[in-house]
Amino acid sequence: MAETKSLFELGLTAQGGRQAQISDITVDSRAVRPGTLFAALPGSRVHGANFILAALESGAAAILTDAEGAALAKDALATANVALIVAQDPRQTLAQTASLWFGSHPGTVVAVTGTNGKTSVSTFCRQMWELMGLAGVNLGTTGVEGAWSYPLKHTTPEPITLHRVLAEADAHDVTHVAMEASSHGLDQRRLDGVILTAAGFTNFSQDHLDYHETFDAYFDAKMGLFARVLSEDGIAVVNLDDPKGHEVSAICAARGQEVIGVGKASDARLRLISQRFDATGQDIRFSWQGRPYQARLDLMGGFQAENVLLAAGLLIASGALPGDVFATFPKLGTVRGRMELAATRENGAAVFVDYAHTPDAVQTALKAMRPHVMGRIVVIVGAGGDRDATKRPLMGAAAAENADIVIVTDDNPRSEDPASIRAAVLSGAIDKGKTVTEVGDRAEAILRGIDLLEAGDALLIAGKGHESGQTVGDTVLPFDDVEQASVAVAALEGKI
Ligand SMILES: CC(=O)N[C@H]1[C@@H](OP(=O)(O)OP(=O)(O)OC[C@H]2O[C@@H](n3ccc(=O)[nH]c3=O)[C@H](O)[C@@H]2O)O[C@H](CO)[C@@H](O)[C@@H]1O[C@H](C)C(=O)N[C@@H](C)C(=O)N[C@H](CCC(=O)O)C(=O)O
Ligand SMILES: Nc1ncnc2c1ncn2[C@@H]1O[C@H](COP(=O)(O)OP(=O)(O)OP(=O)(O)O)[C@@H](O)[C@H]1O
Ligand SMILES: N[C@H](CCC[C@H](N)C(=O)O)C(=O)O
Ligand SMILES: [Mg+2]
Repeated sequence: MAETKSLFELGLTAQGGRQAQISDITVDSRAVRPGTLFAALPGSRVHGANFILAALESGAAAILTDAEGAALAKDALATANVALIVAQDPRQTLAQTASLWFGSHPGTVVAVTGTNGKTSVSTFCRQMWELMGLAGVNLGTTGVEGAWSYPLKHTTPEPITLHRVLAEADAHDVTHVAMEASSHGLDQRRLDGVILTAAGFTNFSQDHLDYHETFDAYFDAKMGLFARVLSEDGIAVVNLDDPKGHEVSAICAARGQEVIGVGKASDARLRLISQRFDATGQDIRFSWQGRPYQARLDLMGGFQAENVLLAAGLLIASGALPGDVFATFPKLGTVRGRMELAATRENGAAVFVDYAHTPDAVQTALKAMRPHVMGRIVVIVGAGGDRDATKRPLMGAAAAENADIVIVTDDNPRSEDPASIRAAVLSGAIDKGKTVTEVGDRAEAILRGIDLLEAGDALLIAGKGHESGQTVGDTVLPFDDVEQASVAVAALEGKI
């Protein structure tokens, strides 16, 4: 990366044609140094323009904002010797600027959106590339993983981090990237500067209504991936089995994008014909453009087959040979924290950890376990604080409707009172004819859940998947569901 870039090189035009050499870009006034371009963005709490004066005092060389921001900071800007760029959609402009600032990104980038399954699909894409001898990474909730790894705080990082990470991946010779497009990320234009080869849609159900407020706004945010980010010559890979699948495919077709339909639907080009489940995974029969194939998947849960096929569709859309892609299926491994076998009791009863944190995911995960389990299903469920509160009773209901025994516990309470979150989950779980208990302490809930297991039973610990901490207030306490499960099994079997 060059030390400085001109506004012209960054694709920006300042008012009055004023020029500036930029040495860095940031959205946070506190990170401004002499020569920095400060993007003063409209925020959910405050307009970034309130910090323009502070940015100028720290030596900002240019300000990117919207008309509202320019009006808000009129006085500070009037006397400043600074380049002012006023954009209609400053978040989108920032995304494109970040892309030009960092320069290169790996040649093949695919993105996947949907309420559930983004991490799973992008991880399967990366596993398939690696098995085909290509340097691939997945980028999302679990950080950057694969040929090069890097931790991330967000599922879809803000554009400056995103493009820095993509440029570093490129510098580490990564050629293929599968990234998650969260609805927050799409709404805030975080990935608008990424050139995508293909984009995928998994499914649509309730989550994040605290942020988007309505289902329509949430759906529209997700559709930004196809309607705005993926270009007309990109390929859309769409799960047609979701009730929204055909609507998504119509949106893509209207933009002239080629659509690869995936699923059990009769019009799917990559079609799941049948599945046979056993204790360690499943065999699937599927077809590509009418030609049938059969493969072994050492993965639990019918929905994982849908995720695998969606990932395969994204690879085919990016130019891989279908036969090469399908040959990787038997070698695919569990995605961390997604239907992951965490421990097994001496009587054979299995304990799974799964990241189900929406009503639909709780239902899907429990329903998916049934054909693998001959005995009872016990579930441990809770909900996170400072997140969509309306999903809590629905998660409780989904647990009670699809398991035999329900234990309601804490997830990440964050700033909220854990007891009132549990009460909301419990309110949906009771009166469904199932045994429902409340155990606030998550480690104790896991111990008690495992203690209940008899031969043929299984336990699902839902909600935290790969997470390695529990956020209580501002503190993150070390906590790992997989680890707790094996500790509890060892304690109960008298091994520790
Ligand atoms: C709700 C949300 O998404 N907020 C994002 C948003 O911040 P905001 O609009 O709330 O910021 P604000 O506090 O109102 O401030 C406005 C602006 O003033 C700036 N500021 C503020 C203070 C100051 O002193 N100086 C200054 O310059 C801020 O940097 C910001 O640009 O814009 C910021 C900059 O782009 C983001 O970092 C921030 O993400 C926050 C940290 C966040 O936690 N987001 C989560 C909810 C999120 O995005 N999650 C998704 C979904 C995960 C999933 O699917 O489950 C993800 O992709 O991870
Ligand atoms: N195709 C699917 N359909 C329905 N539920 C699914 C599907 N794939 C995964 N799930 C459920 O959703 C949970 C989360 O999966 P995953 O982490 O892949 O989703 P995500 O979209 O990345 O979630 P996040 O919004 O947190 O990034 C899984 O643990 C599983 O319970
Ligand atoms: N990325 C998701 C993860 C939720 C996981 C769950 N454990 C919780 O804390 O709610 C979110 O922030 O909504
Ligand atoms: Mg994810």
